[in-house]
Amino acid sequence: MKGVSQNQSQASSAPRSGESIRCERLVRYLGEGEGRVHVLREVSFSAAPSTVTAIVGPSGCGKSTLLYLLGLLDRPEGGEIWIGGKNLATASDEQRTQTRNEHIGFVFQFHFLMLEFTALENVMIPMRKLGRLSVAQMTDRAKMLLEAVGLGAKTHRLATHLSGGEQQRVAIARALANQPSILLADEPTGNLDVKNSTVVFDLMTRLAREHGQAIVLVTHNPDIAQRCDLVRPMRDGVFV
Ligand SMILES: Nc1ncnc2c1ncn2[C@@H]1O[C@H](COP(=O)(O)OP(=O)(O)OP(=O)(O)O)[C@@H](O)[C@H]1O
Repeated sequence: MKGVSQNQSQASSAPRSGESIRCERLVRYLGEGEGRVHVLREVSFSAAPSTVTAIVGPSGCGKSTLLYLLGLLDRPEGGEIWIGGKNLATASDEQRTQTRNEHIGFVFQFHFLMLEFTALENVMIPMRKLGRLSVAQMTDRAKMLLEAVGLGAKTHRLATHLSGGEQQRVAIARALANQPSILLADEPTGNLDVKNSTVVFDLMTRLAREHGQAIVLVTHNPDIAQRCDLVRPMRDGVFV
């Protein structure tokens, strides 16, 4: 019986054409015992190519938790996550890692660059992980991406010797390294001043739009949210 209802629900919620990612009825609890919190309450969501969606809402409503599930960095207790024709919510760790490396780019509030590596080496990391290109191809692509984010002159600069805005631009180039179909960003401009926020947001959306990526970003910044194509407000673990 259980198998039948699972098959039926998979057939009904498989991604429709024109969607890069779709999730259905995601449920997530966090914490243990008395501290256990029902963070996501049957959240459904989808994002289309070349579309920038902002997820907004009060602190603690579940935005980052949802982004982590969409990015296959965490597993839900219930629901489905469809990317590239597969339901990844219940897939094996290997399949989830493969899909993450192939389809998903991340930009976080903190850049998480390897500070002792150059800008070029940082951008090459995801390509090395995927293992599909030669060193020469990876180098060319990393140079092209750094050029695109305005850092063509600083490809060999150590990440630690770049400014905060420059480090975030390297992080964007790194996120786009494997041409992901989905770019997930958690407060990508949260550590930057107004000028650099605008530069980084414009850059991220322009590059992603040029390559048809779906961008899903979590932000508390109303100016950034207002400039997205869609704004999805969340409250208490659901979209409102
Ligand atoms: N490991 C954990 N154990 C228990 N509760 C947790 C854990 N991690 C997060 N939470 C709780 O889950 C809820 C959702 O957290 P989440 O980080 O998704 O919120 P958010 O909307 O992104 O908040 P913010 O805007 O402040 O970043 C919060 O109430 C948080 O306290």
